[in-house]
Amino acid sequence: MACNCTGGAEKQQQALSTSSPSSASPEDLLVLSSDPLHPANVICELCQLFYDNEWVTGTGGGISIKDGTNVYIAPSGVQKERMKPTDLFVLNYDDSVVLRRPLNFKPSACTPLFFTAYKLQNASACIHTHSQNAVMISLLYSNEFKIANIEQIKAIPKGYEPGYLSYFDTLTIPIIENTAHEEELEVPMHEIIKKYPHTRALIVRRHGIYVWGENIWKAKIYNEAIDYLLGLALKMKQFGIKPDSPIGSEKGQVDPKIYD
Ligand SMILES: CSCCC(=O)C(=O)COP(=O)(O)O
Ligand SMILES: [Zn+2]
Repeated sequence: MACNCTGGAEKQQQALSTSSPSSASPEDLLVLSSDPLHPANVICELCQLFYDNEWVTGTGGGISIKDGTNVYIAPSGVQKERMKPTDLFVLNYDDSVVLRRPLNFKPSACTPLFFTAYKLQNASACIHTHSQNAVMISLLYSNEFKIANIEQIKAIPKGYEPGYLSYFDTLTIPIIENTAHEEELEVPMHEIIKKYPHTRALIVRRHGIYVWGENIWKAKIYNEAIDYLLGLALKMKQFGIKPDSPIGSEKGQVDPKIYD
């Protein structure tokens, strides 16, 4: 599934879907609902929010939700913040058959990666952003990012057992190399999840981050907390503080001229 880059955005400009509940086909009813918590509505709402955070600008990034056996996926190459529920694809989780497709679009190039999060991690939502914090971190770390002893770490699950990391724990996020086409990240993602089975996120060098969760709201929280920690780590490094260093060691790491 090749990325359509901005080609989809032009089609989106001309032809955002016009279906209304009164004229809706059975396929369209998969994405049409007055319930604000319907996956199609949630994806559109969160894409606007993420656009405002500069996480999904310029058609980059996206969100997928798995609801039972229905997997909701955005079209490729569209302005994610302008999507309407009727622009979304619905795929069957078991065999990837397309149950509902919008006219003139291809599914997001991230589709195989979203499915990897669902199949290997038992996730029900996956968020992909082009966060500049993630990209910057990928330029400063080789194989994994680590941060410790920061309150916000407590928003991230341990993964190896129920419960969340503690203030005294270290959060580790693996980093993989980018590829020419998004869908080629599927195999590296597979391999890194085998190596880091407890991770809820994966940084793609010079590209962005994938974050997944048991449901969309947990995935949203993990994504926000991780982006906060990535941004904080960048600031810490600017002051010479190693983000995973022991509590109190900053005193010996910061330039004495600016400490106290
Ligand atoms: C300028 S975005 C390049 C493709 C990409 O990295 C991405 O996340 C969006 O892919 P999609 O197919 O969903 O548009
Ligand atoms: Zn991307």
